[in-house]
Amino acid sequence: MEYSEAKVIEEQYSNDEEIGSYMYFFEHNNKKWCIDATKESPWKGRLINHSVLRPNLKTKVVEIDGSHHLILVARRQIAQGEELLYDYGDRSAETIAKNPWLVNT
Ligand SMILES: C[S@@+](CC[C@H](N)C(=O)[O-])C[C@H]1O[C@@H](n2cnc3c(N)ncnc32)[C@H](O)[C@@H]1O
Repeated sequence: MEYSEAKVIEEQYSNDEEIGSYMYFFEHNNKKWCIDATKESPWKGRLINHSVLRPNLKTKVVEIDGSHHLILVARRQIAQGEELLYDYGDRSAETIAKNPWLVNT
């Protein structure tokens, strides 16, 4: 979804302590976008945790048939049974204050 729409929804989520951070913000072609994976779905990507210190995946935007998609790519060889982790990327002071694990895991 577009950034402006996502920021409104993010604000609504922030009023509910039961809702975690399942929104991923990214840029593509100089425009800001967001994937909101908050609602339960069959997509497994929404279950992957964050790490800035030891991520083994990274996000990448790919164009398929004229539309863009966010995919996760291995940064290195990943052993069977190893937890998949990527950097959620959010470094805003407000988000870090609520989710200190963004900078220390
Ligand atoms: C996209 S979900 C990841 C899947 C989630 N752990 C689950 O079981 O549904 C993001 C949420 O997982 C938790 N999370 C992800 N990475 C974390 C980390 N490194 N340390 C603590 N909590 C984390 C936070 O509650 C965050 O809001």
